[in-house]
Amino acid sequence: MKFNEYPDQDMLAIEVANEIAGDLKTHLLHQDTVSFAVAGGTTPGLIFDDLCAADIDWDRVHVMATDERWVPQDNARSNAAMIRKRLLQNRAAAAQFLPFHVPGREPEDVLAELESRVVPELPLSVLLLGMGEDMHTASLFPGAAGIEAALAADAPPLAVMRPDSQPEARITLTARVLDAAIAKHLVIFGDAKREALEQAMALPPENAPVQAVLSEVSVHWAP
Ligand SMILES: O=C(O)[C@H](O)[C@@H](O)[C@H](O)[C@H](O)COP(=O)(O)O
Repeated sequence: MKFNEYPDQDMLAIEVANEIAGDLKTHLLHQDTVSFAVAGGTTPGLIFDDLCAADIDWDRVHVMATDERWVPQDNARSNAAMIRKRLLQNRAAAAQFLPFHVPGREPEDVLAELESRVVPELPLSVLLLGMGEDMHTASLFPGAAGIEAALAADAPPLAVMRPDSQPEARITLTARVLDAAIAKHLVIFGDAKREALEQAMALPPENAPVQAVLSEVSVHWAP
């Protein structure tokens, strides 16, 4: 793990957006299309605001969320809505986006269909993760029903999680898919998350799921 510290969130956003644009460019030199999985939540917004202006072949970039809350895209909690609003703007509007939520359906019913769209994108070329203070990443929540299976080395690419702590069901890329990404970035803000990440190293992954995706990751931290 490489730990990068920045004086503030704006500086972090500029640097991480630059690094990710570089990662995407490098992969585009060798592949016709590249896959880019991005966290939802609030953390990536500032990075997306910078990244969406990057001068790269966005029409060859396939974007997906690392995880989705099972709500329609007009709901304020939709990760797809946030990604469309903050990342798929400016030059990045040319990117192709794979939404996970299917209106009117239960996540279990569309899992196989979604997996058939995700598998051709693997391994992920570039991954941007966030983390909660409870040490969840993507929608791999500590103690959630099915977490062991979602952390297993032979897990399917996607899993449905229904964490007690969350208001809705989630669909998430599983740990082995996240961990196998070629360029990996984890962004955390604030002392509480920094301490949580330090603690996560000493805990079993089912109690600290972020631990399962940390191999060769670049961690980016700002207060
Ligand atoms: O949909 C989600 O909630 C995420 O993808 C999740 O894993 C997120 O990255 C963390 O919960 C951090 O969330 P914040 O960035 O909002 O602190």
